[in-house]
Amino acid sequence: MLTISKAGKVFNAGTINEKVALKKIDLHLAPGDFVTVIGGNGAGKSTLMNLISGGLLPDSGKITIDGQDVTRKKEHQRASLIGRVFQDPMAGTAPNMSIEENLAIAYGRGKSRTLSFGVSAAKRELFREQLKVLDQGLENRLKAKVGLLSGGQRQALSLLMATFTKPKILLLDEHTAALDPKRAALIVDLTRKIVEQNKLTTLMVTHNMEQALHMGNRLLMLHEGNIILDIPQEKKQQMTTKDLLSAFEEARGEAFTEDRYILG
Ligand SMILES: Nc1ncnc2c1ncn2[C@@H]1O[C@H](COP(=O)(O)OP(=O)(O)OP(=O)(O)O)[C@@H](O)[C@H]1O
Repeated sequence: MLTISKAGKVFNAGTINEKVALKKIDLHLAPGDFVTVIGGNGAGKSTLMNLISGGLLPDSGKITIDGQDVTRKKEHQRASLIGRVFQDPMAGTAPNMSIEENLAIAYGRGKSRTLSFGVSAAKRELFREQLKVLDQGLENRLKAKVGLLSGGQRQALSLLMATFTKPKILLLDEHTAALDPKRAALIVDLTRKIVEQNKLTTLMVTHNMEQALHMGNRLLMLHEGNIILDIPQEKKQQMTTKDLLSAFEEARGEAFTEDRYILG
């Protein structure tokens, strides 16, 4: 479903500020794979997500999604293939528009060039059905402005909007990190449910080791622009966070000291 071959990204190449954000990495995700991604500050996680979404184009290598070569396609040209939820609950939705207007935009994604905020009775019924899945009572608040929702409700809505048209790849960018533990747990459950129901191929960046171990069927660890660990389901299932820290130390020969992971 997703194949990345020798894709690399260097910022400020040839200057004193040159930074190799991603070395020439290879990654293949089969349809339905749910891969969690961890790594310390500056490891290359956002760069990887941005190369897949088209927010950044690679300097080298090739990226294909569902058999289509998207390597040189800009973000809007591959938007219909990708759903994305960001850390900031404000990022995925339009606050001054109603819930149903936001959903109408998500529904129209990749379908037509014209943006129609109009909501027919049939669409409204579809939106109600989908919103019920979130279990937040939003199906009764279709005309409420999204800016009035809580952070957790906005993330739930963002998740629904990102997956409404069953994207080929779902990118989750620390999407529970800004929420309190109770709301984060709700979004985790909802993520599992939506990904499973729609059999979505998913890449989820998290700084929470428990989440990384207990969600999905594969775990990647990035370090200095490389994938240094690629742990399959069978092995991941039996690991504790302590085992994961040890695996990192073994792979790198140095301790993993970032508090947000260890305490996270
Ligand atoms: N636009 C940019 N210009 C220059 N350097 C950049 C740019 N974006 C990222 N970098 C650098 O590339 C490296 C990888 O950054 P990236 O944001 O992918 O890491 P990350 O794993 O997402 O880290 P974090 O968890 O801290 O967000 C870092 O050293 C970062 O400073």
